[in-house]
Amino acid sequence: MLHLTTGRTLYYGKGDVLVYRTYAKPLEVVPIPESPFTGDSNVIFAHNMKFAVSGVSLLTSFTEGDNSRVVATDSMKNFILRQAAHFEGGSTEGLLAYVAEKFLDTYAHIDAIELSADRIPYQALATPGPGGFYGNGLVFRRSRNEHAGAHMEVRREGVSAAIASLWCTLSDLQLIKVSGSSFYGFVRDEYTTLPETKDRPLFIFLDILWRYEHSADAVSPEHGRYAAAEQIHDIAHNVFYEFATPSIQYLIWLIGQRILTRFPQIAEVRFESNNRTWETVVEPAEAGKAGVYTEPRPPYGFQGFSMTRADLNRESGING
Ligand SMILES: O=c1[nH]c(=O)c2[nH]c(=O)[nH]c2[nH]1
Repeated sequence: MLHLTTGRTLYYGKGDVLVYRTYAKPLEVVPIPESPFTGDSNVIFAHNMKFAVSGVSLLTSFTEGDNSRVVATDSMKNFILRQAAHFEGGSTEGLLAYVAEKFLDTYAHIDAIELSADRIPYQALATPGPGGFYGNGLVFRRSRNEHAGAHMEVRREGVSAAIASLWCTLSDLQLIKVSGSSFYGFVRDEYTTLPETKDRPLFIFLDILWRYEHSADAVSPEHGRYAAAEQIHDIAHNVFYEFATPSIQYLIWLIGQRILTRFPQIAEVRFESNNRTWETVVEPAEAGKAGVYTEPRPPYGFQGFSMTRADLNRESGING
């Protein structure tokens, strides 16, 4: 949230700015063992953006109705759309930094900008070619699966703009592992009705957020230190596959360990998870046999956890 130096909250802006840029610079990333992802053609580089500005000179627009320094939010929307045409990079984080810096250059009375973008995912479709199927680069399918995003705060510092914070996001990942998850050993008292289970079809909704040691690695993927959201979600599903887990709490710890191991450039990872484990109607006779389940009823459980690189050197345990 944007504050003035006095501590007062002050901002205004525009949300749901839909920016459908075509033929952005292709993204290339260093592959990791958990993921076949090597990059994105960025033929469709589409985002839903949110943009808010702040500055001491805007105070009188609130306190006196003085519009003389108010850049209309409609103009902000136009600014974002026009600048998207000039953007020469290939990452969401780069787009945010570019638009924010251009805005600060253009409007000298604006002190800070908070902006975010949710990538709108489009999947390349394959058509037959010599010896196989290939993305044709023209027809895409709008994906309703998880999506990447970024949230950035940019502040004027002297004559230039500085990124004050940057969080990269993977939102709405929904993963189910049909067998190999347990939940037992929890507190049993007069309030407990949940049976212990040695094997449950664990369905989780998961948001993952990560912060780089140096934001420049996200803004400029050509440094070769970009961690793509596709790689993050591939790590999540690989770890889910690899381990029999006693809880969602421990599962996200393991996913965080792997993310921090694969990407030394990432300083911190955060998780917000939601338990959507199917309700058992007909218990399978044994793992791998037929069972019948239905949608769980609300309310739903959730977990939140953050991890830094210091957690890599620590065994999981109760200390810290
Ligand atoms: O992985 C889980 N963690 C919990 O804390 C919890 N609580 C619950 O009822 N089911 C689960 N599952």
